[in-house]
Amino acid sequence: MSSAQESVASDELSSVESCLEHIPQPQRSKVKKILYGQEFEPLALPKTAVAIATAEDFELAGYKFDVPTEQLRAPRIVRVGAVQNKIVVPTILPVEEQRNALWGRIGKIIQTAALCRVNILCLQEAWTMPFAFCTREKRPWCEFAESAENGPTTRFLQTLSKQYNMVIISPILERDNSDVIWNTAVVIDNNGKVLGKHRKNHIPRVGDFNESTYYFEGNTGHPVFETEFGRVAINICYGRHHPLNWLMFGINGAEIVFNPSATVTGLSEPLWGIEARNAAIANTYFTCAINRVGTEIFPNEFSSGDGNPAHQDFGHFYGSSYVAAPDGSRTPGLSRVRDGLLVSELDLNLCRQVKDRWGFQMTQRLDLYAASLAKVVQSDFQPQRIN
Ligand SMILES: NC(=O)NCCC(=O)O
Repeated sequence: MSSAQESVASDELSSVESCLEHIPQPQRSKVKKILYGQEFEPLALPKTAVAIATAEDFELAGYKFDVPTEQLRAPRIVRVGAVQNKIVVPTILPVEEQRNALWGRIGKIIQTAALCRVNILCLQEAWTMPFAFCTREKRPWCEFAESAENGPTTRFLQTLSKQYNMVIISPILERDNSDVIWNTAVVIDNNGKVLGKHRKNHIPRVGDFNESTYYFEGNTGHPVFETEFGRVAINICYGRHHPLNWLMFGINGAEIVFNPSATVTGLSEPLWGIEARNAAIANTYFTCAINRVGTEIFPNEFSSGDGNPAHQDFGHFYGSSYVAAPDGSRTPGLSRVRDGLLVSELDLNLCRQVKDRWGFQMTQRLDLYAASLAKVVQSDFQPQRIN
């Protein structure tokens, strides 16, 4: 890390969860139960995995969601891995060097996930590169874009997914056969096969998130991927502010929706703990919110169009990745400043148990909203207001 990156990072609060440790017992346990919805016992993780995390300097945390057993259905236990990481080398180095350094780092983290018996793992948004869209420069950042089906990153992960019997979700910058660029999550199954891809539906136009300079809104709908370990979908970053985006993945049968993100302090942190958690509740599935971590510094200054001086960094990506369950409980978050692997053990049976209990799907009145929305998109639409 450069000294400039270090000085920015050292001012940051390392984690919200560590502050809770200052609360005396027995209040601390009660506060955690209220905040998280259940008191999580840490998941016992193998010493070999802990040793790699220590040697490689990343946080390794594991939690098990408490789910009642049923009489007629066997539990459907799945281990989900969420990875947050900093870029490894400065953004001024050649593209290939930056990407190779990230492959090396993520390879170690995936090896650790395998030791922790992770079945489905998701990486952060555009994980093979710095989040350079703030710069509005095309070179060299567009060079990070690659084929979703047979680009070098997909090939790299196909080997690992097969070796570790793990489904891997790989959010990358995609270049299609016509040289159109997309923000895409590639789903690689546990046999190393590309099961499919999803392109980011909602492209931000806020702050320094100048992504619309590089790619369009996605054209892949709301696919749900049937894997050996459960039905998964991906709602990429800014899509988490759009409840209908979450809804459609649920309607298509998702049991776990991943939200690989890149978002910064000062913009979205008050929303972070709410949105993916609320989506889990409203749609009766598990959600896994993953954010980048660290401060990325770019070679050239850029301005934010807000009258403030030009600068070379995007601000601090605050990590804090977590998993939320359909009953509203959630794991503690990972660090705000360190790389991390969060391992969560879930029983997918919880989705149906919560549907039976709360009945949100039964009561949701899709017919009512479909009829209203069909009117809303007409040019002669009049809002239903009564004076
Ligand atoms: N990557 C991305 O879409 N970020 C937008 C900002 C946010 O959604 O917090």
